Amino acid sequence: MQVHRDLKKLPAFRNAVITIGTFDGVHTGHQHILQQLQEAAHACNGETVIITFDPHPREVLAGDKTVRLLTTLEEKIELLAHWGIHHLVVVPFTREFSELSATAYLEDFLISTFRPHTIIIGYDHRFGHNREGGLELLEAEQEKYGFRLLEIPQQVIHDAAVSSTRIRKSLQEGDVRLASELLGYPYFLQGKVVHGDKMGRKLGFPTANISLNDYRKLIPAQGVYAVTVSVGNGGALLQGALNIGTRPTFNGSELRIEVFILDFDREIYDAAIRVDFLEYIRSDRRFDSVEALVMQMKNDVEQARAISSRP
Ligand SMILES: Cc1cc2nc3c(=O)[nH]c(=O)nc-3n(C[C@H](O)[C@H](O)[C@H](O)COP(=O)(O)O)c2cc1C
Ligand SMILES: Nc1ncnc2c1ncn2[C@@H]1O[C@H](COP(=O)(O)OP(=O)(O)O)[C@@H](O)[C@H]1O
Repeated sequence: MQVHRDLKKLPAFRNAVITIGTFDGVHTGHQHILQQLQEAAHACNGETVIITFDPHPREVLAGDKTVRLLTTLEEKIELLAHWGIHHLVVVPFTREFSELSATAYLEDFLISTFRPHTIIIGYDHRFGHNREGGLELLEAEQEKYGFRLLEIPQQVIHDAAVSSTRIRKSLQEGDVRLASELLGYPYFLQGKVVHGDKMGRKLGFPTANISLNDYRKLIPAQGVYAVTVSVGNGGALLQGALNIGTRPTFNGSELRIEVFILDFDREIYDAAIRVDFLEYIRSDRRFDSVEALVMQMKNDVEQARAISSRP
């Protein structure tokens, strides 16, 4: 997949089959669009082109520093590349860009830049200033510019639409199983191993503290989870018991993400680490004694082992 970040340096696309969106999470609904994109490109011997925006429009428009994302741009690139897409065009999203009227966006940006053979969009796609443009405008302009228009209906799982918002909500509630189902893969976090308070080893459970690579990434609900872990680039898949919480037993206040890696004994400070969420085990709580916490952690570890050993 070629990634283009400069609109002035785009190649001439052959029969561009395009779609537009933020694609946060590259979830099963998005994956359905990607499939349609490939089928349409195949039929006209064209190239698949995804147009996305960075930063996330809400971050720019609402000045919203609390926007939490399912995927960073780098993660999105990696996920999309797996789908065999030819071109990803990353449009720098600015306030000025957001103020283009729907017609200007369509004619002066989309059509003049990409000369699309086919435009594929989700049923609820909106564009242009104040989201004033949609399917109706594309339909009205179709003949004039000679592109084909394909509308993707709502993908339905469990009788509710797959959406990035629904996935965010499920993660915020700790339901990582539902999130996996909607995403089509387990939700993951990536970061670097940093120093903690050096208490873990004393408890018999050294825990790698994770500092996230991107503060915008959504952190699932506080609690204990079964995860798989990989350390370093392309490291083997390990089993882990992960805690997201403030360590109330030790009167902590700051949110920490830490993982005990099963059957593992290595110093990995500063290493890159990735955790994939398999299942929620329990909520995070205050224990009356360190012994009680350690007993519970032993139990958590065995549960994590059982969960990640399932075929
Ligand atoms: C699987 C697991 C479950 C945990 N559950 C709790 C908990 O319920 N309450 C709590 O106060 N701390 C919990 N912790 C955090 C421990 O208190 C923490 O690992 C310990 O304080 C070591 O921290 P350190 O790595 O900064 O030294 C848990 C940690 C792990 C790995
Ligand atoms: N099984 C393991 N799981 C997690 N980290 C481990 C493990 N074995 C060794 N380590 C190392 O020990 C460190 C965690 O020990 P800990 O005493 O909790 O210190 P800290 O408070 O700095 O996290 C990890 O960062 C890692 O380098």
